Amino acid sequence: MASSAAAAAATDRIALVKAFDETRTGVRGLVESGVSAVPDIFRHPDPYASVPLAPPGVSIPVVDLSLPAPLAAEAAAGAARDWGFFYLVNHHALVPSGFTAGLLAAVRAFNELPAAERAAHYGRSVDGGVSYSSNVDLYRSGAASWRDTIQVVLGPSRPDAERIPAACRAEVVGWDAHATAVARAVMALLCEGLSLRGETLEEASCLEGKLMVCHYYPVCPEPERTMGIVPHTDPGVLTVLAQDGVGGLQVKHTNEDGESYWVDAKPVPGALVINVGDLLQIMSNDKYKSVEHRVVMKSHEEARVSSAIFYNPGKRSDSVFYGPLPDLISSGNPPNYNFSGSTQKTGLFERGVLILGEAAAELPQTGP
Ligand SMILES: O=C(O)CCC(=O)C(=O)O
Ligand SMILES: [Fe+2]
Repeated sequence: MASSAAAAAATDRIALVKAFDETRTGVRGLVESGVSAVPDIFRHPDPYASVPLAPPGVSIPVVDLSLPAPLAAEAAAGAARDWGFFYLVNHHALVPSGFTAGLLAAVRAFNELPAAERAAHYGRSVDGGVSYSSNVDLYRSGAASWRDTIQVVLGPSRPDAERIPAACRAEVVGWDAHATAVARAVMALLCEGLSLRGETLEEASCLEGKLMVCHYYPVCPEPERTMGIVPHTDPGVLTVLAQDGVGGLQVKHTNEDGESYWVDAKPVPGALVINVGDLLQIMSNDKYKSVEHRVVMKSHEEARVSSAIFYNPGKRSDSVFYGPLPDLISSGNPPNYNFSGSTQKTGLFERGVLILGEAAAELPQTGP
């Protein structure tokens, strides 16, 4: 009896998810239709219960790109080791002033187009390199999240620009160039922080596999009942993220006493947010940490916009493996990961990060 009730509930849920998807207008469409409560399919069981918030005064480290390279490398390596996240400031030489604000405004403009215009772009397939949909994992996750997303595969090859919605096309193409310059600089610092040649990660093709996501988190009538993005780590090498001024991104940090809490990645004007992905944790043989993060719904009043590029290796085939970088390994520093499929760090392996070839298809996914 109980199991047939559960089966009926699952069938109902699938029907509700499908009906939502078929509106082709995303969560923003729900808000436009005037919902005053979070619909059941978006409700998460007590989404905020698991870990406490950080005490006052705890904040994510800042790396100043205008510092002399050895100092910037030391700061980036320390932040990647202790936090897996940092703000990057003073990157004007790589990103023109006002560029990220323009990008985020363009993404907002697309998401705030009339419903019929957005619906014309709506779809889950990324075969053409571009998609716009709500919740990339809508049919796989137990509870949907309060966000809509444009995805653009930027590398190894970029789609025909015409496929990118016109409202944000120029900005997306520009961001590819600027964010990649930032990723190149940060990867060099992170290599130098491990006493490796600055080009090591770039030569391992880590700037070539690129997926861009542009998230729109609509205003939410009951922010405490749902999530923007559930806790996850990013699977790739490095993420470069621009966020607007609304806030909601949180990073899980474990302090020296082993206490974990969520730290707000508060919007810092002009700063980018950089984070280490699972594959960089593996390649650095755990010197750098890939940490959990999430987005909580903060605002009843303003939609939040963010845009990230995930950097992954571009060279992939059944014979290519990415593991701890050989120069980091010695008899005194054995690899924490091996290539046989058995490892102490099964969590990362289960995500299919290390074994390329077929499993590599999992790499450029966002979120959990
Ligand atoms: O929107 C954000 O700030 C975070 C997005 C994120 O973590 C992701 O797309 O993996
Ligand atoms: Fe993420």
